[in-house]
Amino acid sequence: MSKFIVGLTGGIGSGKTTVANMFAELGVELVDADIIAREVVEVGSKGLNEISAHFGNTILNKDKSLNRATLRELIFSQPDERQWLNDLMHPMIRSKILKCIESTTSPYAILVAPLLFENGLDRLVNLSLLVDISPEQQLDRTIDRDSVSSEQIKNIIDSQAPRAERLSKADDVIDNHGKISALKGKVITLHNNYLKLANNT
Ligand SMILES: CC(C)(COP(=O)(O)OP(=O)(O)OC[C@H]1O[C@@H](n2cnc3c(N)ncnc32)[C@H](O)[C@@H]1O)[C@@H](O)C(=O)NCCC(=O)NCCS
Ligand SMILES: Nc1ncnc2c1ncn2[C@@H]1O[C@H](COP(=O)(O)OP(=O)(O)OP(=O)(O)O)[C@@H](O)[C@H]1O
Repeated sequence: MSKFIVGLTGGIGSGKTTVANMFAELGVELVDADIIAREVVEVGSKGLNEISAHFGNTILNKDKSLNRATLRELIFSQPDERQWLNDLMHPMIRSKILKCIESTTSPYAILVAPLLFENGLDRLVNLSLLVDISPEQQLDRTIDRDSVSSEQIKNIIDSQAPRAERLSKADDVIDNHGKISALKGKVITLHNNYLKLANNT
């Protein structure tokens, strides 16, 4: 049986995880690209070995795990290094995503991926759902959540697809400018629609 997959995307801090968890409460299985991106660089993995060979052992913590804060600083201030990391990680992430999708059993599943369009992961899904907020709100909400400088978050925002491009590519859009409580009704409406679409494929 072919799977019906919705790709959930949005820029950093837009509310993907918040929205994805609401779908999960309705019984929808999630495949999360950020989680998979962590798995492919676990201690002892081919991914982490290549990263430490490229950047040197200063990229590792004392326990030999990846120092994510150091790597984040490096790749979001140096586009060439980001490209190198993307070229290494994205094929591994993609193949693991495919395996995870295959193992889902809910009527439809959601692939949560910040770089859905940038990485061509939209080709793996039946339709895309964008969580949309302004860049100013992305900055405010991410600063509130993480202990990261506004300059670093601006660099991350600039390294992702521009808002207008995401809006032009997405099939469905959830506006997340309002309160979190306003999201639930929108999620239920979309869920009922996705169930119908999944049943008809
Ligand atoms: C650089 C890393 C180690 C920083 O780790 P950290 O724990 O600080 O951040 P985390 O992984 O939670 O990512 C936070 C957000 O940053 C953005 N982001 C991550 N990687 C990238 C990237 N290569 N390009 C643009 N934005 C990115 C996303 O919005 C993501 O949700 C990490 O982001 C990473 O391994 N990135 C490369 C993997 C990747 O491309 N992931 C996206 C999969 S679609
Ligand atoms: N409507 C809202 N009002 C206020 N805060 C919100 C709203 N939606 C989400 N948030 C908060 O904003 C932050 C970012 O949301 P979330 O973690 O869901 O975004 P994300 O898109 O998954 O981020 P990332 O790309 O970094 O993984 C979180 O702290 C979340 O609780």
